[in-house]
Amino acid sequence: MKNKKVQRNTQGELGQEDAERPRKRRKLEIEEHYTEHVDDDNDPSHPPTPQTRPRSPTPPAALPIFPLPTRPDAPSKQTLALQGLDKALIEAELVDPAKLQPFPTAPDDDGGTGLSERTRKRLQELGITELFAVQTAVIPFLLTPDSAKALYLPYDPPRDVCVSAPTGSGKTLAYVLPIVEVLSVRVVTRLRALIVLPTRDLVTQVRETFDVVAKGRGLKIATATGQHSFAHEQAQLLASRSPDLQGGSSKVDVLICTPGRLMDHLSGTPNFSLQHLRFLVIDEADRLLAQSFQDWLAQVLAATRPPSLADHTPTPPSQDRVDIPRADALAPAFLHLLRDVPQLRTDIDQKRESSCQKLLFSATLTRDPAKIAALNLREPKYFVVQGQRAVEKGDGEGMLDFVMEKFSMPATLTEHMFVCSSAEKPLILFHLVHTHDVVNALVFTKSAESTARLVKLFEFFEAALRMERGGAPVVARAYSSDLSPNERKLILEQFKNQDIHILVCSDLISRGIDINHVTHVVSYDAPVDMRKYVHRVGRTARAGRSGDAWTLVEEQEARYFKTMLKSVDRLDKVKRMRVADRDVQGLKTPYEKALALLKDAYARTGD
Ligand SMILES: Nc1ncnc2c1ncn2[C@@H]1O[C@H](COP(=O)(O)OP(=O)(O)OP(=O)(O)O)[C@@H](O)[C@H]1O
Repeated sequence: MKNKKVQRNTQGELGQEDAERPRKRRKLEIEEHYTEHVDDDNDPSHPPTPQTRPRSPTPPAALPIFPLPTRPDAPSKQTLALQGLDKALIEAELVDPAKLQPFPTAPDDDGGTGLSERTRKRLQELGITELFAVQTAVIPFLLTPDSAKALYLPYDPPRDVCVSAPTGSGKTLAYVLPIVEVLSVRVVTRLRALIVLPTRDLVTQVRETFDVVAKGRGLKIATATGQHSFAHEQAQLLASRSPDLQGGSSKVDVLICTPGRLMDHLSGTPNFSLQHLRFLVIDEADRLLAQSFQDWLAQVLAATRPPSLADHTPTPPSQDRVDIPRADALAPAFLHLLRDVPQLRTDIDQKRESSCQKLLFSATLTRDPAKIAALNLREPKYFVVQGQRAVEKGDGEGMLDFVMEKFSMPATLTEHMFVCSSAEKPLILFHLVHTHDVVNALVFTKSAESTARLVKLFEFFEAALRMERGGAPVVARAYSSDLSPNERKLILEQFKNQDIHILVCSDLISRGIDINHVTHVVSYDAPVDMRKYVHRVGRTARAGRSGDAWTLVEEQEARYFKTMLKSVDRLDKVKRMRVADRDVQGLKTPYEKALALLKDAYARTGD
């Protein structure tokens, strides 16, 4: 072999020229050098030099040749997106939003729904002749086989259920119907269904649904929102305040509440017990899971679970009290707490679990693994009603859309955006209202202050326009958190009866509120995130009706708004529109009058 030595300086470092040569080439040369010395070492006339490595007795003839490293295939977008997610979520059942299931006409045929003839009759009386997509999936899951309808399932506890379905798709009936069906067989009244909602308005609305569906079934339904005094609510909820009731006491079968008031009763109402719960519904789940006050979720979940005997401190027997065990008062999973009864354990004892089934619902259900873990779900089953795009693309892509929070929207919704300056917004709104003859619209603003100002301007404008043209004015009212619950209720009723045509509001009612006839949703101030957008626009196009959503986007917000829509593949669905100056020309005179009056009004109040 040709001697080719690596050039080193006196310190044994590589020379400048070598240092600049490509590293791979240098490595080859060093290997040659090493081989050369090994050869030399075989010559007894050459003593081993310090550079040589210790020799192996039989030097390998040649290094094995390994294939050159290749770049592994990059994981697919889908694999990456699904990494770290809950297995149950990945195995979610995708439901086609177009699926409808008519009720069979024969009285003894439930069409596989698990709904009794009585319930089906009641639904028909209410004008409901078919189940919507979300209901076709969730109701049979909760009600079949017949054994699933038991009030207690301590040895075969039910699986928890998470549902993601678009706004207005009928999620409320998807849980109200099974609850009414299962609870109707009860003999003793116990608190067996707890429905938690984020706002009072939603509590009232869900109560109305329970009242109409459960009519004649003998179920007692109550609400707790803090609208009445605490003592009043306690009197509504408790049958007895006796301190001996290990199984709690309840005057109601179903309680619909906000989390704040629920916490008050858990901590301050004696005998308020969740041990008999068969259903715990968390509606608008992502919003409620984001509320952490008093750690409400952890406390509610703990109250549904039987404590272990080790954690339980029995009440010491008192002299003047005779403890009579009340086996019927304790839920099966809590029987080990029975006072003064010796715990006899046998080998065939089976563990008893809480029969409480958690049901989570939202149009924008969280995919956050940490939030899901906090729910301590039991074998959760996910149902995802995903838009047409997902159904066309197949399960994998549909799942990907769900995981990437590409929320599904009602198919009957039309969306538009108007890019304009801040000063142009009121006139564009008035122009849209008048050219489209809008009489049933919700207008969303960013604050109560902004709402009040816009409503005033609207009133001045309508008055000025009527002076000019005559005719009946369009009536706009504010709906904000400044109003009392009774005022809010009255305004909602007037809006439902179309005595008020336009309700200007903040995001207070963007979630869940179900007003059938809303034909337009206007985001006067653009929503700050996609979840807000989904819930706002979801106040229209409900239950298969058509609806329009208009978003006024200020020029400096346009880029952000478009990026937001693009990130969820929604940009192509939202048509961009412009209102030209000539379009609003005819409204300018009354508008200027209204502006002047508004200025005067605010100058007088000093705002
Ligand atoms: N099977 C059905 N047939 C006819 N109408 C129905 C049916 N199911 C629900 N509806 C009606 O559809 C409307 C929307 O239902 P619901 O309020 O439950 O929607 P949602 O999915 O909870 O929406 P959101 O996410 O906005 O709260 C209600 O007026 C309800 O009465």
